[in-house]
Amino acid sequence: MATDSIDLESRRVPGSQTTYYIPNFVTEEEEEYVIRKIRESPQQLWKNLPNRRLQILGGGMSAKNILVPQEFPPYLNTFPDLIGRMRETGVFQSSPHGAPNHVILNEYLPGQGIMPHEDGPSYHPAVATLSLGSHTVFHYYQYKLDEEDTLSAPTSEARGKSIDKTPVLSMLLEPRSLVITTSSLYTSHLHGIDDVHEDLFYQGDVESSVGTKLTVANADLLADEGVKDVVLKGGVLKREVRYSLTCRDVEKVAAKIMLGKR
Ligand SMILES: O=C(O)CCC(=O)C(=O)O
Ligand SMILES: [Fe+2]
Repeated sequence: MATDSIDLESRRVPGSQTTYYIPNFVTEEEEEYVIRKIRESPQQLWKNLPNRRLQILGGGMSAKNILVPQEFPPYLNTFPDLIGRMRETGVFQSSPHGAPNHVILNEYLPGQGIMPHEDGPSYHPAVATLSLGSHTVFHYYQYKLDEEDTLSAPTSEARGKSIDKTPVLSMLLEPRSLVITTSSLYTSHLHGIDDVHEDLFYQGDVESSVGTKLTVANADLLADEGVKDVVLKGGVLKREVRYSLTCRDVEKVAAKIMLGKR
């Protein structure tokens, strides 16, 4: 897809100031290729967590939030050059290096998700998430001042605060789509994915795991007519194995150590 021709404003998610949804950011062939490369990657790159597994690409973070850089796998910056394509969207223009330099690759099996959490201050000013292999439903949550109707907050920065269990914004992320967030929705809210095997839709709403119905904020921006039909008329979408690539530009980067003789 020629991303330099993207009119971002037309992709803005209703109800958000600066969240953009770009369906078909990669083609089906590119999706299949990247998934194959991910599956062929060395087993030791995976970190197993109770409800998903992940790879950290582009280097590790030091305790002081400094990126200790490492080479990206070629699918990120050579072919199909996902990072270059994200640069072309223009949303990283004001970020420190003009393009993401750090990526978290998550793998979710059907029935797996991620509890509401914050990613921390390094995720500024833009975060781009590419979904591959499956749709998912992504929720943004806010903290609550009173103690009613809350979820427990699992992360250390959130401990002691309670979370409003009704999301402030919910989006259906189609496979191959890119979602870009440049606002406080990412930095001062929490985000999460319910650990379900399928998602239930009712005339533009999605049922959350606590039984409430939530508007699918990006329903009009969906590209797959079949999916859009299910969301708008009602029905079920079964989750498949999903890979997500959460990409960001870390401001502070340690100097590369030069090995070998001069
Ligand atoms: O899979 C996703 O889209 C979200 C991943 C996420 O929130 C994270 O890795 O911190
Ligand atoms: Fe996150």
